[in-house]
Amino acid sequence: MRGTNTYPGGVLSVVPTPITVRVPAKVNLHLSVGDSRQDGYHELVTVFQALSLTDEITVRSSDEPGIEVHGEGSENVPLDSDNLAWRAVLELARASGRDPDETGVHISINKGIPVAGGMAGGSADAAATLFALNALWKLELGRDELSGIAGRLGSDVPFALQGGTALGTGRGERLVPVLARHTYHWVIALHGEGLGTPEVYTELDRLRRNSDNRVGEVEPLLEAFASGDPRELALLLGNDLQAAAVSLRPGLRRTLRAGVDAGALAGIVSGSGPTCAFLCTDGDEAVRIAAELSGAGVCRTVRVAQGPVPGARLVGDEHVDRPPTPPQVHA
Ligand SMILES: C[C@@](CO)(OP(=O)(O)O)[C@H](O)COP(=O)(O)OP(=O)(O)OC[C@H]1O[C@@H](n2ccc(N)nc2=O)[C@H](O)[C@@H]1O
Ligand SMILES: Nc1ncnc2c1ncn2[C@@H]1O[C@H](COP(=O)(O)OP(=O)(O)O)[C@@H](O)[C@H]1O
Repeated sequence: MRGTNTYPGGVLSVVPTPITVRVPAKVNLHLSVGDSRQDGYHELVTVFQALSLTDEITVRSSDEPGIEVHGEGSENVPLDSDNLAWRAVLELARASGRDPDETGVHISINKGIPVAGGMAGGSADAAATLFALNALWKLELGRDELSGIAGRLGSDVPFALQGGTALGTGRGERLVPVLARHTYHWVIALHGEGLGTPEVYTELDRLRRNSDNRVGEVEPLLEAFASGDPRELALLLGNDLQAAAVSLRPGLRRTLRAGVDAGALAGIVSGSGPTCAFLCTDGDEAVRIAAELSGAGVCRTVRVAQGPVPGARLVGDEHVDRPPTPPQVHA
C-alpha cells in the first residue's frame, strides 16, 4: 500500500538546492553469525550484494526542518529522532562541528525498499543522508571518513554507501569490495509485517542452545563470482539467521518452497527477514517466477531485482565513475 507521512506538517517556505540521492537495498548472500559479544553484537562474516530496489532521499536547507516519508510502508517509519536518516543528520552535524539543534535540514524519503524486511532500508536512508549532506554542507569528506561515521549509525550503513558486492566482518561494518562482474537476477518476496533485527538475533541465540547448525566457510562463495554462473552461486547461499526468522515466522518455509517450486535456483531469507530472495537463471526467468509466486498466496507482493548495483549516489550522477576502490577479495 502506498502512503504519505509528513512531519511536522509544514509546507516548506524555503527551497534552495535540493540534493537527491538514490540508495540500494541489500541481500546477504552469505551470513555467518558468530557468538554474542560483550557489547551485545554478534561477530559476522557476511557477503552483501546491493540490489536494484532503491529509496530516494531529497535533502535541502530549510527554515522548517523536519522529515517526511512517502511510498510503500511509510506509515511504519518513525518521523522523529528514531528515524535513521535523522540520526545521520545529527551525527554528521556533530562530526562537522555544527549545532545538532540548528541543522536547518529538511529530508524527504521516498521508500522503495521494504520496511523492516531485512533489506536494510533504514540503513540505506542513513547512508544516503550522509552522502547528500556531505554535498549540501560542502564538507568534502572522503569515503573512509563517511564510512566511519556510517558505522556508528548502524552495522549495515557503511555497505549502503559502498554498494556493489562486499565482504563484511566485525559487526558487518568492516568492508572489503568483492569483484562480481556479472549481473544476478533476483525475485524478492515481501511480507506485510516486518521482523525486528534484535529479536531475530536473540531467537538464534536461543535456538543454538539446542542445536548449532552453522553455514560453512565463505571462500567457496567468493570463488563462485569468477564464473558468473548463478547455478554455482545458488548452491552456496547461506544465512545463519534464516532458522531464527523461520522459527519466529513459520510461514516463511512455504514461501521459500514456493519460489523453488516455481523454478528459482535457490531461495534465502534476506538478512533478518522476513523478505525472501530467490536467485534465478536470468531476467526472463525472474519475471516468470515472480508472476507465478505472486499467485501462490505465500507473500504480500513480489519484485524483480538485479544486483550488484552501486551504493548511494546523486540522482543524475549515475554514470559518473567512482574513485578507484581498495584491493579486491577476488579477481
Ligand atoms: C541482520 C543484518 C544483516 O545484514 O541486517 P538486516 O537483515 O536486519 O537488515 C545486520 O546484521 C543488522 O544490521 P543493522 O540493522 O544495521 O543493525 P544495528 O542497528 O547495528 O543493530 C541492531 C541490533 O541487531 C543486533 N545485531 C546487529 C548486528 C550484529 N553484528 N550483531 C547483532 O547482534 C543487536 O541486537 C543490535 O542491537
Ligand atoms: N528511514 C527509515 N526507513 C525505514 N525504517 C526505519 C527508518 N528509520 C528507522 N526505521 C525503523 O527501523 C526498523 C527497521 O527497518 P529497516 O531498516 O527497513 O529494516 P531491517 O533492519 O529489517 O533491514 C523499522 O521498523 C523502523 O521502525
